[in-house]
Amino acid sequence: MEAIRINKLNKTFKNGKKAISNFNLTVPQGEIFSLLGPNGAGKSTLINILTTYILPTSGEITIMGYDLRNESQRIRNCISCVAQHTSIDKHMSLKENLEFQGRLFGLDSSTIYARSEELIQTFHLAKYCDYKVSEYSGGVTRRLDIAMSLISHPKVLFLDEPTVGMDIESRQILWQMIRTIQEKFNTTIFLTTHYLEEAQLLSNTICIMKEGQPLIQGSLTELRQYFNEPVIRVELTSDENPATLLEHLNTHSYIKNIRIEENSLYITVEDRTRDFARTNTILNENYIDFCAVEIQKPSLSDIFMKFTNEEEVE
Ligand SMILES: Nc1ncnc2c1ncn2[C@@H]1O[C@H](COP(=O)(O)OP(=O)(O)OP(=O)(O)O)[C@@H](O)[C@H]1O
Repeated sequence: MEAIRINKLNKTFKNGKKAISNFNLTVPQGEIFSLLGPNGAGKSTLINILTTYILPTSGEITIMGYDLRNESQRIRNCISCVAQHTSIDKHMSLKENLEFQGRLFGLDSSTIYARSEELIQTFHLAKYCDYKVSEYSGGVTRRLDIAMSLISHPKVLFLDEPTVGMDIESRQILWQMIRTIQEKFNTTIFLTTHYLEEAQLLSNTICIMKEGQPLIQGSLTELRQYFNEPVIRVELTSDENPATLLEHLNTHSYIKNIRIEENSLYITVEDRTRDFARTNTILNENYIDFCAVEIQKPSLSDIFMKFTNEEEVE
């Protein structure tokens, strides 16, 4: 069974703004699903509808087989949502927060105790039990927030930009936590993110949306098949300026797109063998010092840029 099925969804706000337009989507049970899109694409609007926070204008949605219009309370009982603002009470301890959340879902004391212990153990939170929640770092607070959202054993967990603003170490811990939730609890995870690397690392399925509509949906391998264009990566030595090479490359029509990341240029081309040779010639003719030139599979960034005509939002 699909965890989420969306059919011909539309959302127009009172001011006439059409935020979601004829949107179809399915999310299989047990998957990590990532929703990507530039600012204003409609990601938050979609999450707000799926979590029953706002009503759609038209269209059908089922979550775990329940109809969103007629069975919204049943849906609320089987989902959890971790929004960007924390729902933790900083005056309470970690265990008190978990207990409070359990009570909101109407769980009895022994269930709350057993589930709290399980969550603390699974997500290695025991060492934080002795500290006040107000003393936690942003990363630990977010981990507690997600642990709290699991006390009701939701079938579908919505995570709205779960790692926004975190340093790389905290992000990696959280990515592991998300994988554990999928493996141990078999929870379907629906996440929105601006970090393409995050979607690439975590997701079974990715949907890129823009202006209220899905542009493409599939696994990374499927997305790569749609995007059938090779990418050549040129890594320059540290004393070379990527802008100089960009200037030379821009005069050649075989190049479809160029993305610069640190000292590397990712060049989308038409023909892998012919254009690999051409790129090498340009490097040599212009005496540009490089450490590596290689043909790569397109990354999610390349696919995102092709479909949205926009760069990753940081
Ligand atoms: N309550 C509202 N009333 C009117 N327009 C709205 C409302 N909420 C959102 N919008 C508009 O709907 C469009 C989609 O907004 P939404 O917040 O869903 O995008 P998003 O993809 O989540 O963007 P971001 O990544 O910047 O959070 C935008 O043009 C936004 O201005």
